Amino acid sequence: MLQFRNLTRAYELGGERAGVFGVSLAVPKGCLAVLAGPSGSGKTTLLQLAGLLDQPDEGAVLLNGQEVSSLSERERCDLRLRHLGFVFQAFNLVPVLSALENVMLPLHLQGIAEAEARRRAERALDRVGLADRLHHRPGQLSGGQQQRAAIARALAPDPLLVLADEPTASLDHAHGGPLMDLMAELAAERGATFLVASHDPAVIARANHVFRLADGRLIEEEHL
Ligand SMILES: Nc1ncnc2c1ncn2[C@@H]1O[C@H](COP(=O)(O)OP(=O)(O)OP(=O)(O)O)[C@@H](O)[C@H]1O
Repeated sequence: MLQFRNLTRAYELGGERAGVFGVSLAVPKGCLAVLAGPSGSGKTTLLQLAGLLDQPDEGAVLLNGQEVSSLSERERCDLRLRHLGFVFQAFNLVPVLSALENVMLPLHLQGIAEAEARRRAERALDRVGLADRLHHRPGQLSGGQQQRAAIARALAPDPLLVLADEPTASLDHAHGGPLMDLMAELAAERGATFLVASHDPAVIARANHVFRLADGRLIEEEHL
C-alpha cells in the first residue's frame, strides 16, 4: 500500500547533516505499522514525506504502486484531502467547534453535502466511543477523548492511509494502550493502513510491523 524507495531527505544546519538517508520499506494494506526510534532518528521526517507535506531529495514514495512524491503541489494536495488522514500529538482540534463539527470539517472540504457529512461524522464518533459527546468542544473533553475525536476526524473521509505522529504522547499511560487498541481494530475492520511514529512501548507492542530507525537510517524491521 505504502512504499518508500531509497528515500533521502537531508537537512544541513550549522555544518551538521541530519534527516533520513536511503530508507526503503513497505507497509501492507490494513496494517498498523510503527516507526520507532529515539528523538531525532527521523520519524517525523518520514511521516511528512509519506503525508506528501514534504518532498525527498532522492528516492520515491509510492501509494498503491503509484509514485506520488514527485507530483505537483496541487495533485499532492488533492491526494492528501482524498486519501490521507492525520492524527497529531497535540490533537489539533479546532477549539471553537464541537466534536461533531470538527469531524465534519474534512468532509465539508471534500464537498460532501451537509446531511451526509453529519451522518458520517456521527457514525465515526460513535465508533470511537464518543456518541454522547457530539456537542462538546475540545476544551470540554479529556485528553483521551480529544485524541479519539481526532481519530474519528482522520477516519471519517475513509482514507487509504492514516499517519499519526506520537499520538499517545499527550496522554497518560493508562490511555495510550486503549487508544492503540482502537487504532489496531480500525485498521483491521476498515482495511485502512496506519503508520504511527512513536517511541512508546505501548504503541510498539500493538503494531503488526515495526520499523526501527537510528540516525535517519532503517536499522531493523519486525513483522509480528
Ligand atoms: N527543518 C529542519 N531543519 C534542519 N534540521 C531538521 C529539520 N527537521 C528535522 N531536522 C533534523 O533531522 C533529524 C530528524 O528529525 P525528526 O523530527 O524526523 O526526528 P524524530 O525521530 O521525529 O524526533 P522526535 O521523536 O524528537 O520527534 C533531527 O536531527 C532534526 O534535528
